Amino acid sequence: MIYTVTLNPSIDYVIKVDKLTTGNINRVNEEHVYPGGKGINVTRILKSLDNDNIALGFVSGFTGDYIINSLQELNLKSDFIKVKEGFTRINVKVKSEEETEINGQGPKISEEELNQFYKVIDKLVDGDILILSGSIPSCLDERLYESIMKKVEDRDIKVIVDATKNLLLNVLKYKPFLIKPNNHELAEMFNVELNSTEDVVFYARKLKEMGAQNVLISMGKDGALLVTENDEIFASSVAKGEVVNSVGAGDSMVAGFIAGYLKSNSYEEALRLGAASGGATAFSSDLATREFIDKLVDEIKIEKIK
Ligand SMILES: Nc1ncnc2c1ncn2[C@@H]1O[C@H](COP(=O)(O)OP(=O)(O)O)[C@@H](O)[C@H]1O
Ligand SMILES: O=P(O)(O)OC[C@H]1O[C@](O)(COP(=O)(O)O)[C@@H](O)[C@@H]1O
Repeated sequence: MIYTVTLNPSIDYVIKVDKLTTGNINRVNEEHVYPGGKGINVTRILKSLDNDNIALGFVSGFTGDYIINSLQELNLKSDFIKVKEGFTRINVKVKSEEETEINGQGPKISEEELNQFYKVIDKLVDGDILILSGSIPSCLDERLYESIMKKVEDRDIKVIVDATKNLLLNVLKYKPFLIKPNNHELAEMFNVELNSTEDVVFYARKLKEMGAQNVLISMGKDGALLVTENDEIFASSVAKGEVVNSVGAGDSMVAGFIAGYLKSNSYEEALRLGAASGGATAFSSDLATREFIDKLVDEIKIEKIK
């Protein structure tokens, strides 16, 4: 079974404002709400691509009920721990001349609730896939992803981590199957400027030397680069289209990559489906539909650099 983990899910409130100004009343011309958080986005795209999976994490309050109900309506399986104190956060995504995001805090997770979550992780068995996506809420230990990976270390479980900075760097010693920082996160991790494909490849390979098996660097409209466990390097083109809402493009790429890999056992095909899924989401208001991903997949060209 595939499990996704969203420690801090969100309701994504996506709004369009002609010209956003601070210190003023801004009126919205368009508004949408979606169940969000990186792992939940991965769950949704995996399911669209016919990969049964279970979403794990923590939810709380009336906003948490919305998440659970939305997932049920979409026929998605979940096993969230219900947190007593606080409420699942609301993340505001403002589309104006620029994209601005205001992400909420999330509920207060107690020791006991965390232990309940660990009991769920204990049920995973050899052959399972575990996708750890997104930030760790401030009420939890920032080494939580490490603790989860340590817990499953002696089981044959492929772990994928999509997180930033130290959260990602600290798990490399547990040899995650795949990590997917974007190019900005990669630059931030090494405190460098990335000015060329060679620079991106250099630092992606560093992450591999530090323990990751496969390193996927997404670069928005500039495509993606993959360094595989065999030290092959692939570059992917992007689909053409008009960006509507790029929230969730990275998560869609992770889901598409895993679905493609499980179907074909080929990193090239995994990257192709990942790039098509990311693009299809960037060109959609909500996350991509299966039909749209299928339409874009043949547009993606994969070049083997090495
Ligand atoms: N404007 C775009 N045009 C085409 N494809 C895109 C666009 N934005 C994102 N994608 C696809 O989605 C992938 C992930 O997007 P990216 O923005 O890098 O992720 P993240 O949300 O993690 O920052 C990209 O590598 C690309 O394949
Ligand atoms: O655009 P991305 O990086 O794929 O992820 C988008 C998702 O991440 C979030 O911005 C939350 O991110 P964090 O968990 O890192 O705070 C959600 O609101 C949104 O659904």
